[in-house]
Amino acid sequence: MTSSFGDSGRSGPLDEEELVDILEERRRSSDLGHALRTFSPHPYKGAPTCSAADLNKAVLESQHLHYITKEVAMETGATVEEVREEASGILEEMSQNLQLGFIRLMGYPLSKVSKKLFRSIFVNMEGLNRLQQAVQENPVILMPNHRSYFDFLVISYIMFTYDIPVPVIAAGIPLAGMKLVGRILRRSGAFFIRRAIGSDKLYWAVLSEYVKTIVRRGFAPMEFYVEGLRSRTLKSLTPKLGMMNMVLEPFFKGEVFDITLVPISLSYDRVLEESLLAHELLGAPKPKESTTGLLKATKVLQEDYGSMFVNFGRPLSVRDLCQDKINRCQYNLIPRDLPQKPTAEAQACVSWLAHLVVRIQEEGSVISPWSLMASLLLQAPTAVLTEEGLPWHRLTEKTLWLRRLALDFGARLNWPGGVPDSNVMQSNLVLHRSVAQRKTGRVYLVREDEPARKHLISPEEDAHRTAAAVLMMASYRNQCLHIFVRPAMLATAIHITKSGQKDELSTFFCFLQDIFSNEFIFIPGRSSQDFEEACFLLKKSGAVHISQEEVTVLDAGLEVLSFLQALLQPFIESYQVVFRYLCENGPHSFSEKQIIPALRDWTTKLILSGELHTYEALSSDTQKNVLSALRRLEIVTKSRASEQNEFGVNREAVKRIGDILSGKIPPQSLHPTPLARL
Ligand SMILES: CCCCCCCCCCCCCCCC(=O)SCCNC(=O)CCNC(=O)[C@H](O)C(C)(C)COP(=O)(O)OP(=O)(O)OC[C@H]1O[C@@H](n2cnc3c(N)ncnc32)[C@H](O)[C@@H]1OP(=O)(O)O
Ligand SMILES: O=C(CO)COP(=O)(O)O
Repeated sequence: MTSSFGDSGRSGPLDEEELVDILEERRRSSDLGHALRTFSPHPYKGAPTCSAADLNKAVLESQHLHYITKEVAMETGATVEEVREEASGILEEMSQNLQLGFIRLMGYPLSKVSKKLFRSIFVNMEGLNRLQQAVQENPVILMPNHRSYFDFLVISYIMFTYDIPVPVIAAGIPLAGMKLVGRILRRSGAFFIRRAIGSDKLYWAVLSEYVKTIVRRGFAPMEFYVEGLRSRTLKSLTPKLGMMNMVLEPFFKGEVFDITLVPISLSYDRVLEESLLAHELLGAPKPKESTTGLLKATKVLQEDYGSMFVNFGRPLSVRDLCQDKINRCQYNLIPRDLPQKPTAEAQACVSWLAHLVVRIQEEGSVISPWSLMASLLLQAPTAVLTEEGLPWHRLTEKTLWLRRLALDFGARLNWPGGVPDSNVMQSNLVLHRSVAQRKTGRVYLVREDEPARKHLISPEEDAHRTAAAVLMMASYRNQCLHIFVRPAMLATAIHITKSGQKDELSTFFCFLQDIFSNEFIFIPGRSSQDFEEACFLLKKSGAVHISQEEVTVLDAGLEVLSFLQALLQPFIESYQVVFRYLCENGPHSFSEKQIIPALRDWTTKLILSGELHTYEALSSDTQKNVLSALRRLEIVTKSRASEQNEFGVNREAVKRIGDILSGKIPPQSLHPTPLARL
């Protein structure tokens, strides 16, 4: 039962893959039969099953925990017994209790819900076969991107359907607090971790021993979301390294021969939480995870969410990848059970691997026609935000042009063949009618329903309604951003520096990469390859001619360059807004809690005064990324004198970065100390 891709043909590489719609079978046969099916996975060789109690016992009795328990007892003045009890309590709160019966219990409603929500759920069979093989050979870590609460449900569902051992999954602790549901999730394989662990030594020790024991024993694949939360922007998030460190340690210490990482890319035509996530970016609090909330959310069942794609990436051998990245002999010098602070080399290796996985997730994701349309609609804000609208024929023409470019750049595009292109676009527009609509041959951005008492809305609220619509649209544009970001940075470098010298462009490219490395995913240490890739793609698209030392813009390439540059523009403008705030209006020191609302108010004022047209600058995600970048560059630093998490700003350095970004001064004139790496 291959997908309609094979039958009807698609534009792009997807037509060469065997994608199976797992819902097709579910629409033909009994869901109860599926839930009760014989489940006969082939587990990791020699790994005996491990009950929750055995696992917890092994953790509590580990040398590592004994050692930390004594240390904590000494540091806090508590008795060892008291600390052990505390550790036992942490384990109780944390531990999973995976039982097949509960997977079956979840399987039945999940079949029903999936069919209601999605037209199809496509899975790449080749990837699944490779995974099936991999789980028999080494401990496997499943690493999906995180876009929706549906992510973890669908992965376990697929594993169950295809006789692959069901994973244990690292889940944020708030899910455990959901009445009844928390317990079911625990029995379906979730183990619960606190969000901000901070400096709680005992907690770190219990968690890391728990994770390492799962990896060492290999009785089930382990799944975790390296991005740490659902991306509110649908753009990949900079990976978190805590869990990654823990899963890799058994390999670094030679406790297992190898570990297999499996990047998984989940792509949604339409994301269930699209509107909520956009509002969160504007400061709305995240709805608390609760069973009542879940029941209320059943209204999503009335909507059409199109199709989703689950791409199981090629299994990565940590042993192969780390061969010349880390010297494991250093671990022989200290007994394995003793806690060791990871060396700089180990940290760099972990970070490199985590970034690599996220890049592979990006490459495996499927791009919808809507993502291309959204990219173009956002580049015509004055039309789509006003009564003018963007003529449909113009959008069609440009989308087809962009389709060629995306395919040239290697996108995995889901563009159905055998159907007129305008029908494909029209059906995408209908799917996203809550974001954009076509009226009298023109396309407009849709703002949420006007409240009944429109006159009572403040101008600020009104601006935020527009911003919510823009951010929703931007999130779909973001789904294809990874395809374009490198050439877009080169196009921006050409535009800002007005130079054709390859070395100058390369310097500016690296500057952009440094500024934006919390915004987009760049694998550490690959700047020059990224620059070369950008050159190659621009050349391939016919936008530039490249010689040994020069990059020459071709007349035929102006459309490509201006599209790419406009793609990056909202980010550049949003960064400049934060820079300006910090230099002109911001306090000398601040906490993140204070600064984000203050920035939002200030940005709203700029929009209302007509000084700023970039609604995307209101996104708290971007604002936080700017602050993280400035922290990384040591331009914003923790204030020593003040409470924890109070930051001070070096305004001069912020101004200098802003000036470089606008082309007023070249990157070379940056202050050498914090920015020497530029
Ligand atoms: C058939 C049907 C089937 C259906 C079946 C259904 C199945 C249904 C299952 C449900 C399943 C749900 C699944 C939900 C999915 C999520 O809930 S996603 C959210 C939860 N998951 C994650 O967050 C994983 C990724 N996160 C991480 O790796 C994070 O690093 C951690 C481990 C959570 C920690 O986060 P954090 O406290 O923010 O810490 P982090 O920023 O990493 O580091 C903070 C500091 O601690 C330091 N540190 C790091 N490691 C250590 C250490 N070992 N010791 C001491 N200090 C350390 C760091 O150096 C850092 O220091 P600074 O640089 O700040 O000075
Ligand atoms: O708790 C999560 C479960 O998916 C992820 O965190 P967020 O809800 O913050 O995205």
